[in-house]
Amino acid sequence: MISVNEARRILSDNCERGEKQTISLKNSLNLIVAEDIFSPIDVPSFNNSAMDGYTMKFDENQHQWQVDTMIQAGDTSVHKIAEGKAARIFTGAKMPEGADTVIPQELVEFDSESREITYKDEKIKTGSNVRLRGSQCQKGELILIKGTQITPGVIGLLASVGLAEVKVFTAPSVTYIITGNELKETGTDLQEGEIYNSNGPMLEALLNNIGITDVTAQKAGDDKEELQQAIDAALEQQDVLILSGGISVGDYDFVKECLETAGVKELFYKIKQRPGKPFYAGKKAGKWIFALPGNPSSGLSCFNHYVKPCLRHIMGADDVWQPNRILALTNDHKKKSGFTFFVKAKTTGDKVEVLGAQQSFNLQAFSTANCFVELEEELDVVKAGTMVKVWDL
Ligand SMILES: Nc1nc2c(c(=O)[nH]1)N[C@H]1C(S)=C(S)[C@@H](COP(=O)(O)OP(=O)(O)OC[C@H]3O[C@@H](n4cnc5c(N)ncnc54)[C@H](O)[C@@H]3O)O[C@H]1N2
Ligand code: MOO
Repeated sequence: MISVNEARRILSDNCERGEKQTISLKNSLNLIVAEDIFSPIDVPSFNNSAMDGYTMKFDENQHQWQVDTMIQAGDTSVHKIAEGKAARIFTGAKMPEGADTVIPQELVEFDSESREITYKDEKIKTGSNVRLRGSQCQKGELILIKGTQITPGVIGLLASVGLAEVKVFTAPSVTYIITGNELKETGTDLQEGEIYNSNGPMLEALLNNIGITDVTAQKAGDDKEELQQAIDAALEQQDVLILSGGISVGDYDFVKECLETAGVKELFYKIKQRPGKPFYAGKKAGKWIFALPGNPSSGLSCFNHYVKPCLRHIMGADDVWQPNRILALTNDHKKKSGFTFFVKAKTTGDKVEVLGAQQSFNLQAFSTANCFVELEEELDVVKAGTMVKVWDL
């Protein structure tokens, strides 16, 4: 059995960056940008109004203007404004030539007969409420650096400069195989002795969450031949294979044996940790194979602490083996020394609280948990106030 840190070292030593590809923006969420991105245009690409109101060449000694034009957003024609006159203008509409300022409509009085506006306030200065060409970014300017994770905001930014595609590190394709005769899908009735397959939907969500959407789900009963076929087929087709269950020592735990038969090279099996001791990692011809323990909390913990960092490194992320934060514990926690514990926890301000219901079959704590806390191997009682590693979920 190896330590948590040895497991991390072995995985990181065997992890290489994946390929790059250009994909459409709408499929890029959560992926990592593989090259610096420069804006192909000025944004905004024309001076425009930041308010619904009136525009003119502003003179602080003038208080009345006659309105002789109207300019709507999207109007591409060239409007010119005469000295001393104003135009009705709307948010996002192109500024007319000769105008430099917009007065919001709520600050003026409009006389519909004379079509004159009167403004007597002193808030407005020349240039107020005008969004200048290039004030977000200029053509050729660096707008996003390589290594940035694509958030909805990043997608907005790239779309705003007109990009429909982006070069990212390719997300691997994944097959996961859920093993166990006792498993039924949600929406069906259970007989005593059966349980719902919670690991499948959870794994799918864990993968989607890191930008992996090419995911194939398989199921295999506790039957060696059926499992072997599923493993062999997955290794033919996908980049990564994840198994759930069947990796412990029971008579029907065939995962390890079937992986050996499939020619997978074991990197390690079993880590000095709770939960998730019987976690397995291996490789075959550049493909990754991870076998998660069947207990749902154990599987989630192993995914979070080993599978996710590996996949994220392949997909271009840096510092994947570093905890998200180091925070003080709010409560004492007893543990067994000789094992690293990953406990379900919740951050509150700059502290972190270990939650109840830590058993590995029990998922209830995830209704409030937002992280795991890592409690080091050598510790037994961990006192409130101890600084601990926090791994976000
Ligand atoms: N004699 C020993 N028995 C066990 C040991 C041990 O060291 N000696 N380790 C225990 C630990 S720790 C774990 S974790 C489990 C891991 O077992 P497996 O990976 O072989 O998983 P299974 O036996 O198939 O299932 C374990 C548990 O999880 C439930 N399960 C499985 N798949 C799902 C799923 N998709 N959704 C929801 N729940 C699932 C399954 O019904 C079992 O209750 O081994 C211990 N035993
Ligand atoms: O380690 Mo198992 O994952 O304790 O239930």
